Parts: sequence; C-alpha cells; structure tokens
Amino acid sequence: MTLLEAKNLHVVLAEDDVKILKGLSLTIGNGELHVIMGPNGSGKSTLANVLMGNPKYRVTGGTVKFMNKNISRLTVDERARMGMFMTFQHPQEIPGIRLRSFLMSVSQSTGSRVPLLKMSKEIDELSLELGLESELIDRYLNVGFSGGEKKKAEIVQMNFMKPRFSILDEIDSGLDVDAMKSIALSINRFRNPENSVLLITHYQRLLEYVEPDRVHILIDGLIAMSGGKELVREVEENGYEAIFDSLKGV
Ligand SMILES: Nc1ncnc2c1ncn2[C@@H]1O[C@H](COP(=O)(O)OP(=O)(O)OP(=O)(O)O)[C@@H](O)[C@H]1O
Repeated sequence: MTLLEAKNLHVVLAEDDVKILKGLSLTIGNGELHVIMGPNGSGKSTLANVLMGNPKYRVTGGTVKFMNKNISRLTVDERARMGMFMTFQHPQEIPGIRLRSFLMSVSQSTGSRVPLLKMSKEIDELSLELGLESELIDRYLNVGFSGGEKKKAEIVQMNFMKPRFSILDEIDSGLDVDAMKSIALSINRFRNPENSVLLITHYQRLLEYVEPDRVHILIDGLIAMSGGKELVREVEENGYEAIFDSLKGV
C-alpha cells in the first residue's frame, strides 16, 4: 500500500521564485526504505523540506498525498501529527529544552498513557543502544553536542516517536565509522511493515548496513533515475557524470 505519493511537484523558493523542483514524482509504500542521492544543489533537502511542509518553499504545481490524504495545505505541525518526521542536515541547538523532557511532553501531548517512568526508561535504553551518553539527554537539546551526538539524538527521537514516515537528511554526514554503524543498526531495528523511511545520503557506507527497497538519483530538480542498490555502487564508481551522459545518450 502506498504511504506517500508526490506527483509532478514544482517548487520555488518562497522569497524569490527560484525554481528548485521541476516536476518531481515519488511514491513510497508502507514499510519501504527509499534512498535519494544526487549532486550538491540538486534539490534533495528542498524535497525533504517540502514533504514536511516548510513554508520557505512554495509548491507551484503538483500534489503530495500522505495516507491517501492531500496534505499540500497542511502545516509542519499538522503533518507531524499525522506521523511525519524529519531529521535535519544541521540540527539546531535549542537552549531551554532537554531531550528527555521534550520527548516525554510530545508523547503526552499526543495522548500517550505510558507512565513517565517507563518513557524515561525507554529513552535511556535507546540512548544506550546508540552509545549516546545519558548525561546528554538531560542537557539542553544539541547545545554543545558534537556533530555525531546531534545525529544520534535525532535517531533517538525517531525511535521514541515511531513516526509512520521518517525523512533522514544526511543522517550519516560527519559520523565516524562506529557512529555510522550504530545509527545504521538503529535504523534497521526501527524498520517494520508500518514505518517508511526516506534516506538522503551522499555515501555508500551507510548502505553497507541498511538495505534500501529503492534508490533514486535526483538531478536538477527531477528524479533522473531509479533502481536498486546497484545504482549506489554505480554513482560511487563513476560519479554523476556517467548518469548525465547515459540520460543524454552519450
Ligand atoms: N533557503 C534557501 N535559500 C536560498 N537558496 C536555496 C534555499 N534552499 C535551497 N536553495 C537552493 O536550491 C538549490 C537546491 O538546494 P538543496 O539544499 O535542496 O540541494 P541538495 O541537493 O540538498 O544539496 P546538498 O547535497 O549540497 O545538500 C540550491 O541551488 C540551493 O542554493
């Protein structure tokens, strides 16, 4: 069953009408993990932001459906309440908010009746699993965290909130080998037939541990090619030039 369907998406920057996505279509089924790769500036983060409803971007054509509902007019908050979640390429520092209390209050605001002690224990277990010091989950969110610690904190949030659809924007950037492996294993443990994931990455390394259902190459605002894991290897070996050339029939 389809979980997310973007059809013929045309997107510009809200402030100056610069075209970024130029007719992009993407369908993701329940339980599937899709990977998006592409050259710098091709529109990967824009796609992530548009799916999540960031008002910096204006959709000038096309539709986005989530769980069969047209969500094009919904706010970020409304999309999050429907089960959409996004991690950021550069997670922001949020002084005043601690990860543990933030997660517990989000959970309560969505009607969870799980006792606080049990929630707190789950947060500890998830952090331990990722090798994130428990001291960090009681510190202000991302304040003074290293790059890798910020990414791990994002994955703790995903695992705790259990969103139907997670967009992971360069979750692997700046990670050492061990951190990369623990994040990959955590994504694998998170996967189930109900939860879908869109993974944006530049590298093959994470995909040594995470098995994608589909890989898409985004070039100049469009999905230029889709396929299996072999596409990742092709990109790693030949770069995007070879894909450009094959599209032009060179
Ligand atoms: N908020 C913004 N302000 C100005 N330009 C933007 C903004 N967001 C995106 N762009 C421009 O849109 C294009 C696509 O950017 P985007 O960040 O989506 O690319 P990307 O594929 O994620 O790149 P990278 O691999 O470098 O992260 C780029 O030319 C970028 O400069």
